[in-house]
Amino acid sequence: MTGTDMRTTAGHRGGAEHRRAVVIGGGLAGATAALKLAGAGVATTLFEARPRLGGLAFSFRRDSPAGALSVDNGQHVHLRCCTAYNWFLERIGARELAPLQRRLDVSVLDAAHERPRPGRLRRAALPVPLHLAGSLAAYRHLSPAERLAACRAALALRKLDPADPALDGVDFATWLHRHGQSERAVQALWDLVGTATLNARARDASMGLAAMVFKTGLLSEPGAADIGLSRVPLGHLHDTLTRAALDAAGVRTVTQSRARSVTAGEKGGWRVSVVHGQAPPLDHEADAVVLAVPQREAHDLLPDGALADRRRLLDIGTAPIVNLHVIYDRRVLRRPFFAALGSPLQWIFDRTGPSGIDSGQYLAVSQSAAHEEIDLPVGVLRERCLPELARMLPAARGARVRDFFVTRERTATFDPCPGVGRLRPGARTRAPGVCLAGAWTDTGWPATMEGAVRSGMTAAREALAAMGRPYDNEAVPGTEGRAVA
Ligand SMILES: Cc1cc2nc3c(=O)[nH]c(=O)nc-3n(C[C@H](O)[C@H](O)[C@H](O)COP(=O)(O)OP(=O)(O)OC[C@H]3O[C@@H](n4cnc5c(N)ncnc54)[C@H](O)[C@@H]3O)c2cc1C
Repeated sequence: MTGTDMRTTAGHRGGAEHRRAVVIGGGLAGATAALKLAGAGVATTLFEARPRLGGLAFSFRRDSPAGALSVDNGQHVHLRCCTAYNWFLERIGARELAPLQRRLDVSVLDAAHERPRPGRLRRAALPVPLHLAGSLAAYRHLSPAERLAACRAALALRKLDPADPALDGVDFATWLHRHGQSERAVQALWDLVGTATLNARARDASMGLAAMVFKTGLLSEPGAADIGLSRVPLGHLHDTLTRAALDAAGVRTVTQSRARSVTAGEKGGWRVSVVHGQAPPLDHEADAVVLAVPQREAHDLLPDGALADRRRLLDIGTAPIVNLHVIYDRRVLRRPFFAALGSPLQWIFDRTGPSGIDSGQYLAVSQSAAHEEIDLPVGVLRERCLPELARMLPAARGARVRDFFVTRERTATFDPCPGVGRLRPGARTRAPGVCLAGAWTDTGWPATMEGAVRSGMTAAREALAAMGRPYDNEAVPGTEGRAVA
């Protein structure tokens, strides 16, 4: 490999039977697959097209009028029930860098009133479903009748099987209305949580995915929805520490290297053609290949015949997320985050600590399902955002804005629309040893870090099975995955 700007790290340790695997894509799915394959003694090489690892969950530096900033491309929240992602954090030595709340506690500000009204969703130390009953009973953004109806709907939802194909064809809003939810309850409760976790409003989301989120997050165990946030820039977790863990595991990590084809090798196995910068492509032989790239790239890379109809991958759509970043010259928000109702703004996070600024306050406003905002000019988004923040946060009224900028992720997640479930392939393909990973594959989860890590585990398990190798079975509850041929 002669690429001038290529970065490569640690060499192979070699497996007992000299099995070789190539992982394509250095997001969370690919990094997980590589860690698992190397952990099972397979000589593993990971190719990533970009100069960094982390895929969709990354940070970058910005020279701002407020100083040099570390900026996360989007706010990445995880929950206690994200057992696979929590395993990943542990595996890269970062558990304490992305801590979980002791108990779910979310402030919800209703900005539809002249004086915005506070409310709160938090859990008590009681068994499910009583852990949320008290909070729901006191949730002032719903009428008493709406609160009662919400409890009934939650109990009905708890009985559903998210994997039931019939649920995939229904949209969440229809199900909610059928279960007595008013438009107000959809907005003030179900969409409040659902839009941020599914990246779609209830009317546009598959009921199967919604059932997965609410059943697992709110109705499985008392602490399931306790929220975790990184204290450091995402790049520190998903690039720096992940790369160090891969090095320590003996994975050969090669960035700025784009795979352009996977074809049958001469001596069996697979040949992966990789372009490193401007250098001519090089071929890499492997017994197993994990494609941990987005669905469109997977469609282009899969060997012929690997899926019954690989064009179906192109029917899996994408959905955008926009983040608005505001740096004030003073502190305007005392909580780590809050959610807004009756406002064009959705979730607002204090990211001062991870950003590295030493004065003022850095707020990031996370806008999910941002189809309407994705192409709006910065000036329009600024005009929309700053007066809203001033309305909701009295201290912002007298504060000076030192910087305002926007990050846009057009293909942030797969589109979780009704019917998407039948399009998502499992890890195993018809090409022996060629496996798929990525948050968009059939994990049962919406596009999340949890889904990405689970998919990487499942793909590694399938790749190892194809090589006749045992799986390094570190127990991660609920990560059996659904490998579909
Ligand atoms: C703004 C935003 C906010 C989000 N918020 C949350 C959140 O709060 N909580 C949560 O859990 N999830 C959140 N997500 C979703 C989460 O980030 C993703 O689901 C997850 O990171 C996807 O990981 P992945 O490994 O499946 O795919 P990706 O991250 O897309 O990784 C694929 C990798 O493959 C590489 N690649 C592509 N083609 C090639 C090729 N030919 N050769 C080599 N490499 C290639 C890409 O460069 C990329 O690094 C958010 C996403 C965004 C964008």
